[in-house]
Amino acid sequence: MGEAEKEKSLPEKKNFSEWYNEILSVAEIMDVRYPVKGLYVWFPFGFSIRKRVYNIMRELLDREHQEALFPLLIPENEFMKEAEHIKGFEDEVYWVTNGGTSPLEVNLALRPTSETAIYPMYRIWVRSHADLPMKIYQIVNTFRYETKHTRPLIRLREITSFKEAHTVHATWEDAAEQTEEAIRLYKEFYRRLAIPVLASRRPDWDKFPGADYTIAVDALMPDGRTLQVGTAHHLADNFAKTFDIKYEALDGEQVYAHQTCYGISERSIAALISIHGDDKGLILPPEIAPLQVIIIPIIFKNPEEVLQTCKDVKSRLESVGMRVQIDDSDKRPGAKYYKWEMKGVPLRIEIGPRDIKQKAVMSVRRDTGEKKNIQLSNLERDIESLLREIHENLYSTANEKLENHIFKCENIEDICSHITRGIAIVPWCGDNKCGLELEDQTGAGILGVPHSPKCSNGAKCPICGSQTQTLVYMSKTY
Ligand SMILES: Nc1ncnc2c1ncn2[C@@H]1O[C@H](COS(=O)(=O)NC(=O)[C@@H](N)CS)[C@@H](O)[C@H]1O
Ligand SMILES: [Zn+2]
Repeated sequence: MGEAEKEKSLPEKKNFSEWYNEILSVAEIMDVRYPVKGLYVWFPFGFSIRKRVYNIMRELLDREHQEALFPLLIPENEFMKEAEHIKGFEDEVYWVTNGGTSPLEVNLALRPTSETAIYPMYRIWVRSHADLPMKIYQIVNTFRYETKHTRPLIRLREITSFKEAHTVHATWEDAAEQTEEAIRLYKEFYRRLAIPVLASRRPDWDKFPGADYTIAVDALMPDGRTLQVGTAHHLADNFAKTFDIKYEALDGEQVYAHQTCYGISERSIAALISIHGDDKGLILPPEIAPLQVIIIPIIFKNPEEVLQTCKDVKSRLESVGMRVQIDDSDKRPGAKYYKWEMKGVPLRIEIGPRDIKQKAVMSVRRDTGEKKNIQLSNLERDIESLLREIHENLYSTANEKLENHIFKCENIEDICSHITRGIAIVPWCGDNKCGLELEDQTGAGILGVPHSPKCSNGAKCPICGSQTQTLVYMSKTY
């Protein structure tokens, strides 16, 4: 075992849970040693990935939304207003009860999500139909006293990267269209992270408290379970009635507004790490990689010439906007390869005396390991197309894996025999009793009716046997 291997070794990815925990520290994503359960520290490298991921989210949202910022603390009287909503968060909310040594007049909730912080302000802001549609988002930390098993990036008590959009519309239909737009935006967002997602309409018992319906996007994780990586909720006028958000319609009438809200969190980064990584570590899609190209000088006789060529290549690639570094440390090449592969750098360039003689460099892809000689004369163009190829390959590989792990199932034992490996697509009569029974008998969750519904040519509900056209996705979930 050379010097490189002495570093903490990573379990094989097939032991996904151990691999996931190890990669977060070895690749310096998150430090899980913070002394409060469910709260974790972003290492600078991990934070740089987060910054790029959320820059993409802002780019997409800023097309039609405005970013704002609302307070973290919510007065108890506002928080307790929406019975249905609170019932959803009553047992997850943290309370601030003191200011210094004196008890507060009014207890303050730490936002678990911000409806009850934002909507009292919307009541003041929304006056007339001319103010609509209103499309505002914020990217903040939120707090949920999760009682289930907490997990870095997946189930936190402080959600550090909670993007929540809250929109206001004149009609139910406008809000329905916005809910569709939210799902389109999430699919585009995840496509930019090379992550394929399934969109489903959650069953009624699993929708957001206070919503008419919820559409969620789920990603398939390497252990065959799905991770809910985004949700969009049609809130109808439920919150408008509670918070008195009305607008003056064209005919002068005061009308309750209709609303949506849609959120993602750092689960997007959990999916990114988990879906694209391998036994050697992270594999980062180039667009969000803090470092896109690592240059390794292969030095024999004449170090100056090699190092100078490395610097020339670095500045040429930086001049076309790439994030490049030269690893001229005194580690052996093997140790360098190990380190940068662990950090998921999408492309390595090796430069030695032989390459210089051929006026070329050797590129090595992190996703496939494929080596390719690049002529210096075509450097920028060839490296750019390699980075694009890597992105497309990451997406198509993940998409193929997802498609190969959706299993058509007719009955309970079918579901049970497939559900540990991926997603079952199952006939369901739509009756909640049957749905809950289905979940009970399989130990899996109903993700919901596919958002682009797949209809069966008359299959039978596995519980009651009645004919149905409806198919639903089911899976074990995080
Ligand atoms: N404890 C948690 N840790 C990490 N991510 C979470 C946690 N709870 C929820 N999320 C993520 O946050 C997304 C939005 O949360 S939510 O409860 O479904 N929806 C809302 O809070 C709505 N107000 C939309 S902003 C979820 O789809 C899920 O991906
Ligand atoms: Zn049934």
